[in-house]
Amino acid sequence: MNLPVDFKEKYQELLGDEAEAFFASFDGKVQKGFRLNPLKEDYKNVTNSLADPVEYVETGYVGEVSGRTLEHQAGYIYSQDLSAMYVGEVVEAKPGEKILDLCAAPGGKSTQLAEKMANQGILVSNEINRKRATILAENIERTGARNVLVLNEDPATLAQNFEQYFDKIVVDAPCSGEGMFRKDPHAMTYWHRDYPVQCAKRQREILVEALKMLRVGGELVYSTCTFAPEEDEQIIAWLLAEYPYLEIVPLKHHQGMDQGVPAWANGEASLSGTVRLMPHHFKGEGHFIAKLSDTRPAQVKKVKNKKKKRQASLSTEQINLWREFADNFLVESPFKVSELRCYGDHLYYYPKNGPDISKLKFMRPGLLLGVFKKKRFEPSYTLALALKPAEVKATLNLTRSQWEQYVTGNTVSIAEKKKNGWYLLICDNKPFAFGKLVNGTVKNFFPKGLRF
Ligand SMILES: C[S@@+](CC[C@H](N)C(=O)[O-])C[C@H]1O[C@@H](n2cnc3c(N)ncnc32)[C@H](O)[C@@H]1O
Repeated sequence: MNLPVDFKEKYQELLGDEAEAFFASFDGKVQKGFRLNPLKEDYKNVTNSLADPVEYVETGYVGEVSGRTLEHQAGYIYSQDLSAMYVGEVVEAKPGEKILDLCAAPGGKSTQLAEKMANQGILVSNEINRKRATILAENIERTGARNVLVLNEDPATLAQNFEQYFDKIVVDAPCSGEGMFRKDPHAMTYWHRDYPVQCAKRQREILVEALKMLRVGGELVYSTCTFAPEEDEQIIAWLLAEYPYLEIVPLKHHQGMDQGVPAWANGEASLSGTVRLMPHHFKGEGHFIAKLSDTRPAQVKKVKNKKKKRQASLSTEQINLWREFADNFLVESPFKVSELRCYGDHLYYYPKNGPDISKLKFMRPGLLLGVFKKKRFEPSYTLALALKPAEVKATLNLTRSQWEQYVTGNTVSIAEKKKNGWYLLICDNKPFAFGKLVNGTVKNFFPKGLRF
């Protein structure tokens, strides 16, 4: 690979004897990986080979996945670089926590966090770029998670709304992307010697806002996909100096993982507790990961007795239409009426005790359950992906070839005699969409924009 001359000079100096092996790794093979999604029932029932598990991520495997398979479409697998999946793992997200993923698109870390939270607590998954936020929302939807809000805000606006709110924050920062050169050589075209310093300025601005949102005693995970010390060790050294109550939480260095290099910043010894993933040592693309904790004693937060604004409440007619659907269709509705919200004619399940996001730009204010149309309720594709077969009264099993017919936008004929109406479509025990059966034909309700 033709690496930029300035890049080679810089890393020759930093890496010395190791530089040649480092440069040679850019001509090596990109090792792909994927994660399984434990939010799904029987989640290991996939056609992908699980012969090569990743040691440091419980649900991670080495291997390439196709976006045009049932497993991918139904949200059982997420394709992710072997390095990137260690970021989501070190967050140690737990059910019930309040977590922010500040720079979230396309959603590699957010999907991993949501899967660990098991539908309990709140994950705010934010992306500043509108187009990328749309892709983020789609990826979140495939997971079937019920406790994720997808926002489209800049960090400063978020900080005004979420003062000291989150237990954990992930800043997977926009960076100079040196670790992506091998996978995407185009990333080299906008690299120049001063680029890391420019990126570092933006990273500090983002972190200043992020820290306003972290509760006392909370934890911050910072990561980049670059080798540049300016954006890695030097950013962490700057954080430790600016926020003396922050401390590095030393991360486990699994096989092939390097320690951060204190000498590449100010010599602060604890920087060796960060992780560098270098492609000449590790089977994955370049990454840097640091975890910091706020060491101030946790305060007992005074609960302000603010009257909660009733937001986006439902009309009686809407409640009745939803109830009618839920009674006929769901064995027992996991979505309480008090936790439902309506925006226009769209009905959402809003995670219990969720924050007020009424002043923010959102892509997905909870889980979209469906849409009210005249005098009826039409369930959404996203609801289908969030349900387990046992939660539903009306299911219809299709073969893989019928699945293919459906995701390409066609109707499907059924030989079985069944009542007309809505069905959760299932293939190989995986719910993948809703369909409406009318006299032996399943009408196609697969979202047009997602058709294969
Ligand atoms: C490395 S990517 C995030 C990857 C993502 N976490 C994942 O795992 O799929 C960084 C993201 O930061 C966003 N970004 C760019 N400028 C930003 C800013 N000033 N504040 C917040 N986010 C920004 C980019 O649009 C990009 O989606």
